[in-house]
Amino acid sequence: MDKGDKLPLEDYKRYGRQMILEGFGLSGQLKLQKASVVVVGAGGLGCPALQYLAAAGVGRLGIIDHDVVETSNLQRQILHNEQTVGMHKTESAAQAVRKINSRIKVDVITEPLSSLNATRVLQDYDIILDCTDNTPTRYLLSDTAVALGKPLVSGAAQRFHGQLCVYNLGPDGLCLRCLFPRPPTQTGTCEETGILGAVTGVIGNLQALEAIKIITGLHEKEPSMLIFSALGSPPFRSIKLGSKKPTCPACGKEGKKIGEIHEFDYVQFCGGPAPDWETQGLTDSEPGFRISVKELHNRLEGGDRLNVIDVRPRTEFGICQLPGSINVPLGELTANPSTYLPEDDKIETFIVCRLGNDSQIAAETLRSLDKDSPGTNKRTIKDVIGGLRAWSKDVDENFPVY
Ligand SMILES: Nc1ncnc2c1ncn2[C@@H]1O[C@H](COP(=O)(O)OP(=O)(O)OP(=O)(O)O)[C@@H](O)[C@H]1O
Ligand SMILES: [Zn+2]
Repeated sequence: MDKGDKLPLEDYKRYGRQMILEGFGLSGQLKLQKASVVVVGAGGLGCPALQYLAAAGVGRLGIIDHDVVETSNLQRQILHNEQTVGMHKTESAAQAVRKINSRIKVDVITEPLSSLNATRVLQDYDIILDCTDNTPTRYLLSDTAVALGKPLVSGAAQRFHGQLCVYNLGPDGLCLRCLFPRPPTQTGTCEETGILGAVTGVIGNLQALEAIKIITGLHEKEPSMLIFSALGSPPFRSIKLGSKKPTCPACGKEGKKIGEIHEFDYVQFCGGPAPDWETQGLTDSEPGFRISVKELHNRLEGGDRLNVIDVRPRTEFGICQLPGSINVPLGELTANPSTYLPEDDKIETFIVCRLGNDSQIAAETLRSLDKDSPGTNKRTIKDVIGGLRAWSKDVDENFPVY
């Protein structure tokens, strides 16, 4: 800090509460003002992170997201509101951030971050926040942070749990590939597994806090992973991670160069995208193993005796259910499948879940019982394509979507 460095007069009042903290001072506030942070993902983590970064007076914020605000986002993505449903998340978040602090610079980048644009888009910022929800983007961000030599504050949240890690901080800081050279198996999205909004709030706030510590020089620089479980006792645990691995394919001696990032197929590396039945146009019954919601509806209307099993968790079944369906959560069904087939093997069984994924596992498990017992009549066991989400779209628009 130069001796003559000063803040505008009103900022002493505005930021005074943090400036009087030991180790922060005027120099801390000036560092924040000169700093730039880019937040990738303006969702559950990005919203609280942006909120605190803006309020603390970080001079320049970049907001990257390609998605639009949906009603189902409002439960946790707290910069968005009922009026901004349908608007790009970047615009909606920027609007809210400018209301909090009109004097900081806000860049709106409404495009998906990919290996083609990552270095160009991220190179202008001092610190990168990973507030996304998918593994390919996580590896892309880690590799790019290494190539650009920038710290990456990575957050993740699902159900009641969250995780926080600072990668590539200082010359010894490790990267995501040091910890996980291969991507972990997919654990499902928040849409599939559920998320408590306040849990993303905890992790997003901590991401902002880590960034502020790095900028102001308050960070201890010892790599660790923080694990949060809202139902745990105690709820926070911290694991020391050590320093970076010399053999790491990204940050080690033979590390990735920017040119290689452009060439790398992150989606393929992480096992490719989850199948999306809608985009594949698979909305009608496949002979044999599957049934469309419309056909199931016709069968139910026709008064046939059917065995409709809903494999969602009990809590979800309590929210809404198809008439006449019984609830057998997936874990219970796969643990003891024979219990759930009707004695009369002419009664057809249809399995439904929320989005049409778990029902396929359940149907396959039940069908394998028949395979294992040759000589019995083959039962009809089908999964319902697209699950209850498709039911509310194609059969009953008054059926709840959650
Ligand atoms: N490669 C990417 N480029 C830009 N934004 C991304 C990228 N990957 C993920 N995101 C954004 O990160 C955010 C993650 O937030 P979150 O998981 O809370 O939201 P969501 O995807 O809206 O949730 P839901 O699971 O309910 O659909 C999303 O807004 C998503 O669009
Ligand atoms: Zn590494």
